[in-house]
Amino acid sequence: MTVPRALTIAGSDSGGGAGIQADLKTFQELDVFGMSAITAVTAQNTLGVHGVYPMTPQAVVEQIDAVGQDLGVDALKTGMLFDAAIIEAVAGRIRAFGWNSLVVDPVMIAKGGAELLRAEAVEALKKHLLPLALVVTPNIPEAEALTGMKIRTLNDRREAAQRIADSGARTVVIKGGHAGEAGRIGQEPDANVRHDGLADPADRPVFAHASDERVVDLFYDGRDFYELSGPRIATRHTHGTGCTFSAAIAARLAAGAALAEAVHTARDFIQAAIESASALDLGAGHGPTDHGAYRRTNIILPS
Ligand SMILES: Nc1ncnc2c1ncn2[C@@H]1O[C@H](COP(=O)(O)OP(=O)(O)O)[C@@H](O)[C@H]1O
Ligand SMILES: Cc1ncc(COP(=O)(O)O)c(N)n1
Repeated sequence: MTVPRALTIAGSDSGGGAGIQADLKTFQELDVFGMSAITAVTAQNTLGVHGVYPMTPQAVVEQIDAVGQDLGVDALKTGMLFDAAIIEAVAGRIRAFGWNSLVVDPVMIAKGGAELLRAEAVEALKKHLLPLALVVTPNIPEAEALTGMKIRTLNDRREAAQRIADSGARTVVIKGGHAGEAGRIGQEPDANVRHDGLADPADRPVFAHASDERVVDLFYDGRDFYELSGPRIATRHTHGTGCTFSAAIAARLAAGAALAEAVHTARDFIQAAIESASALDLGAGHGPTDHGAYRRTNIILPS
């Protein structure tokens, strides 16, 4: 069997914790051959984004074509796309290559507040890219921007996930990292929600309902809701968590995993990376996570 191949179409983070750099590290850690098409160069560190230098749509297209025509792509993800012209160009190439295993991380605003997607490009994202996505992975503010609704409770999140699926994405993960910011989502699970859906070893910390101490990602497969959760780590080192999570999904898809399993592994991967980030303790601001942590604690990867 040839090595699984994954492509990331995203922005460069000079600080190494998010963007293309996080994606390639994650691909490598999951034994997937990583390739990239850079949409923008950012001058960035743990303190913030100091400069954004977008590529032309043509430069992005040429990178995608170079990879697609020669090396081949088993799965891909998009991250920072910056503007509507890049989004349209990227969507056009994904359609032309017929790539189906697409993870769309609808990156909009960096944790420090910098704009990584122009506000007017949200409509282009919905129109051109979401219909091509196997899964879209917004955080709570991004899900609010995609739906125009305020998300306070877990039920709001379920409604938002359904609305995002209605805009064309086949499945949706609304990540819970930001849930604490606008008041905790602390509702009891609804009786209609399945908590047993994904094949998981019994000892994994998943499907618990939200509480102050847990972070919950809501997965909607177009029919049922699943809650994947882990202990909420009290840390300032969460730079690049969304990039890393979506890259791990793409990596596992490239290796042939089913989507539910890929999402599940991605949650374990990011949990391990955040738990071990304080040992890295890099930078004076929001530090990167430890991309090597999952491999160190899971020596045998599923085939
Ligand atoms: N403090 C935390 N402890 C544990 N997991 C977290 C924490 N913050 C974020 N995560 C996880 O990291 C991933 C990214 O979450 P989130 O912060 O919501 O997205 P983004 O990085 O796109 O803003 C999700 O899987 C989420 O569960
Ligand atoms: C180039 C680039 N892409 C994406 C993010 C978002 O990072 P996060 O995953 O922490 O939201 C970032 N800060 N920089």
